[in-house]
Amino acid sequence: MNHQSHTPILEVSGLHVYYGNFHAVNDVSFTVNAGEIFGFLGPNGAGKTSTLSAVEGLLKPRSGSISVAGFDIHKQPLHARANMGVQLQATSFQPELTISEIISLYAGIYGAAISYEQILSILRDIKLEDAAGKRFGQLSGGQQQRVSLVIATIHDPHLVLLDEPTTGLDPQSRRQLWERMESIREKGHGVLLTTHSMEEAEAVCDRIAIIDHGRVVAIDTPEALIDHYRHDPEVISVSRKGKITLEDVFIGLTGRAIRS
Ligand SMILES: Nc1ncnc2c1ncn2[C@@H]1O[C@H](COP(=O)(O)OP(=O)(O)OP(=O)(O)O)[C@@H](O)[C@H]1O
Repeated sequence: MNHQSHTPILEVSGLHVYYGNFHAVNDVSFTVNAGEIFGFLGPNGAGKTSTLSAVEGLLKPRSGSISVAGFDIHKQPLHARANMGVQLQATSFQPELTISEIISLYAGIYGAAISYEQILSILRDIKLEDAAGKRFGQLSGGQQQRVSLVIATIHDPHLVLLDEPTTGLDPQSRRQLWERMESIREKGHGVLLTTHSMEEAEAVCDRIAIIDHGRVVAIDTPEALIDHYRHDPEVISVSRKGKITLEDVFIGLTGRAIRS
């Protein structure tokens, strides 16, 4: 089912990020629409996390504009952030707090006060009902990912940002996470995720952007990208089984060289 409404939830335009003299993000523009899962793909060091950090307001771009649900991130930062959910890395959570304390803390930060019963019901939803009293560090990697996604979406944001959310997950946990992303999409909200998995991009992303050396080199649906580049000699030369895949297109566009 197509839930896209072409209402932009995130608009990034002409974004430039520098670290000193190093130009990490070079004129990046893209839009994530309501009801869309948008994949951000690129080799190591391409500029994906830097772009996400600028959207999150964690780093100041040299130039360019970013708006979330129509709110400019610099002119109306509180409104923009209230409409955004960010999946934090495991290291961001206070190790001495229990899972229920962490959920309650972040619900409070996002202005979405919830009762202990609601916390238990949330944990039941993600099959972690026994974890309420455990500390974050006592959970497995996959369980931590589930908790951090719950926290990112606790205030029901219009835009959810996920930086490599499925790295290291087993197939069951990865499927569950895909389903949670799809249920965010069904609500008409937008998801921006970075991933190195072409399989994941093909399975869940409505559109993807391929970024390399700080620049967007292609934006389209995975199917349209494969179709568009299937006769490209570079892409054909890297294909492995006679059938062109998204990974062939990705390597054809970004090159075979491993990044430093
Ligand atoms: N704080 C920093 N100071 C200096 N350079 C940085 C900093 N953060 C990132 N960079 C550089 O900017 C470039 C883009 O990094 P970024 O983390 O955005 O890439 P990425 O696409 O997310 O990579 P990966 O797939 O490896 O996570 C890289 O060359 C990186 O070394």
